[in-house]
Amino acid sequence: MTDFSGGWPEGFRSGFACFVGRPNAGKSTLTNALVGTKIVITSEKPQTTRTVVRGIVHREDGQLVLVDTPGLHRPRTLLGERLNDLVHATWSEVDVVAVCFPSNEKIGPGDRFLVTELAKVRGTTRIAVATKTDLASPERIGEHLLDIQRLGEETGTEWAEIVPVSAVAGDQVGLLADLLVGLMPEGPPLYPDGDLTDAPEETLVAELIREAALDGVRDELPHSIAVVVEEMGLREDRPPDKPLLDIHANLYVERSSQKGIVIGHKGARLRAVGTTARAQIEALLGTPVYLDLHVKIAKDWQRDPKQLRKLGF
Ligand SMILES: Nc1nc2c(ncn2[C@@H]2O[C@H](COP(=O)(O)OP(=O)(O)OP(=O)(O)O)[C@@H](O)[C@H]2O)c(=O)[nH]1
Repeated sequence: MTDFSGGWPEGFRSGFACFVGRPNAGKSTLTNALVGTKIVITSEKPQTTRTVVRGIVHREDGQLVLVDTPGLHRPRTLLGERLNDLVHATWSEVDVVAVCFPSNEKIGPGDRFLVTELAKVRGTTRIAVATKTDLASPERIGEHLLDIQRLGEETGTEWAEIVPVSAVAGDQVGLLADLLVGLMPEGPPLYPDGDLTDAPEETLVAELIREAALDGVRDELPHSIAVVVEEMGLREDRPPDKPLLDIHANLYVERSSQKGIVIGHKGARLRAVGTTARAQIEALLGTPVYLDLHVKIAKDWQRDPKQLRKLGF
């Protein structure tokens, strides 16, 4: 813990960074490694998360606020367009965008699309991170770094740094933190010390429920589930050593056929989703949870501005 009650040290730097990259590039794992506590949900998430502070790195010499954006994708629905606008807006508001390129995979059209889009944003520093270096040979890493450099030249992107790291092996994670802090503007801490994330608990809880609900039906319903936590609070009249957190959440699907998939035969699937999500929420918040889930139909919510607003987009 750092104590800045007497003011912050001279030369202190603070600012925002976000990791971008193709699905499974290792963004969440890297965020966790930098922050040092597991907060982010690491698995493939469809592109419906809103921008959220994922973690805060507190250091003697600076503070890094890591924000997350949904993945950029070719818009087919109103939701897709809104999300892409949100991605561009986030990129222009952060100090550094770090593009992750997994070292065990070749750079592809998806990476090129992303870097080309990113090149349109002015005034943001870009760095490239070659992730998962533990999965590649030194020769391969060398080639990969050259490919990243070349991609930069072809897209008119000036990489302030190109850094190879392995979040899993812990290689160069410290160096990456040093570089990121060094690229932040001078200024006071943006968040009080000790905050690992300011993502509202409801958002994290909703994400855990969504993850559980999508498990196994991702192919059928990849973008058709939204979760809204309607109410969350400690139950009254409980002894202090036996708290119970009540959570009421709605799972929105677009059509009644999807409702059937989510609920399952005689409600079996929804019960399993509830059990999985409850265990994860309890692990996250450290409190026993009573989870009440309801499945509702919000017809074609991805195309309806009113529904989107209600769901927080
Ligand atoms: N060996 C190895 N595996 C890694 C490393 N970083 C991430 N992974 C694995 O790669 C997979 C994807 O990692 P995530 O951190 O979830 O990737 P992401 O970019 O956040 O993925 P999306 O949320 O789908 O965009 C997980 O199985 C991780 O355990 C690494 O440095 N080395």
